[in-house]
Amino acid sequence: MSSSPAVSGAEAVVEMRGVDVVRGQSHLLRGVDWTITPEQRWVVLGPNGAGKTTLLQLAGALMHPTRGEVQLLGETMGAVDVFELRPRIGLTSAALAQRIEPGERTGDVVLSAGYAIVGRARERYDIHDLTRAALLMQQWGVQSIAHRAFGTLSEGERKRVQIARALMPDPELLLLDEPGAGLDLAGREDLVSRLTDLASYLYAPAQVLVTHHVEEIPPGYTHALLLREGAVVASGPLSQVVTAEALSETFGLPLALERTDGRYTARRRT
Ligand SMILES: Nc1ncnc2c1ncn2[C@@H]1O[C@H](COP(=O)(O)OP(=O)(O)OP(=O)(O)O)[C@@H](O)[C@H]1O
Repeated sequence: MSSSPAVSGAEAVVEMRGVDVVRGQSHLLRGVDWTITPEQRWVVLGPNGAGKTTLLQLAGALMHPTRGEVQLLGETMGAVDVFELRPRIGLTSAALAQRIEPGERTGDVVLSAGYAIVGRARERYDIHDLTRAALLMQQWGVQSIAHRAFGTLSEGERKRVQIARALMPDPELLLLDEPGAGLDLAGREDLVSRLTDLASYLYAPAQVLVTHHVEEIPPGYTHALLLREGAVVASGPLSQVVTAEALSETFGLPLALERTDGRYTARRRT
């Protein structure tokens, strides 16, 4: 993997302007403006119920805004066939993982992503598909379990398989909704180091990582968006946005923040 991020100045992959998402009396998102360019790697932080998954569903072309404009990969939501757009966006989430049959062969979970299906049906895969799937499984450390049923994997293995699957169609945008959830310390550190590698890869897609924990921010991530009650508290370059003050406001309690070797830790300020 090359160590320099892609060239900047390209067209935005995500452009949101004045976005509201309203369900009944609830404002899930309010007045969100967000621009992501191809070389950027974003972390989205916020407490439970802040609207992070809703924001990712908008960015994944899985939802339309109630008000405002969402442009994805140069196309305006509402004026584009979302079924053409979705294969250009890689997404991992707990909801998607639940749709994978426990008996599905792990190698097929990755391979079948090129056809936007879960599980291998009667598709014919060419040598490029097979080579790419093998390479991704190697990169994500799951090649030795390719023959195993997905339902027999550990949580960490499942998370890595899902990311390999999301990368299979060579997406222009990768959205990771809480990939660190449920991992033990070693699993989390392994994930952070693999995401750090991916962040620095020249040809990697733009990336968005949703998390509750600053400890999961991979070094090499460039930007952050902090959400609270559906509204953006702060957004911009990581080092300017991830501060004790902004995090305290986002999570609603006084926090002390430390940064060592590009990694963050946070704790309650006493
Ligand atoms: N269809 C809906 N109707 C009403 N409220 C909804 C609906 N979908 C989600 N919500 C609410 O919107 C808020 C934001 O939900 P969302 O899942 O986006 O938050 P989140 O930041 O991802 O939360 P978590 O960190 O707990 O996963 C929550 O309070 C949720 O209960």
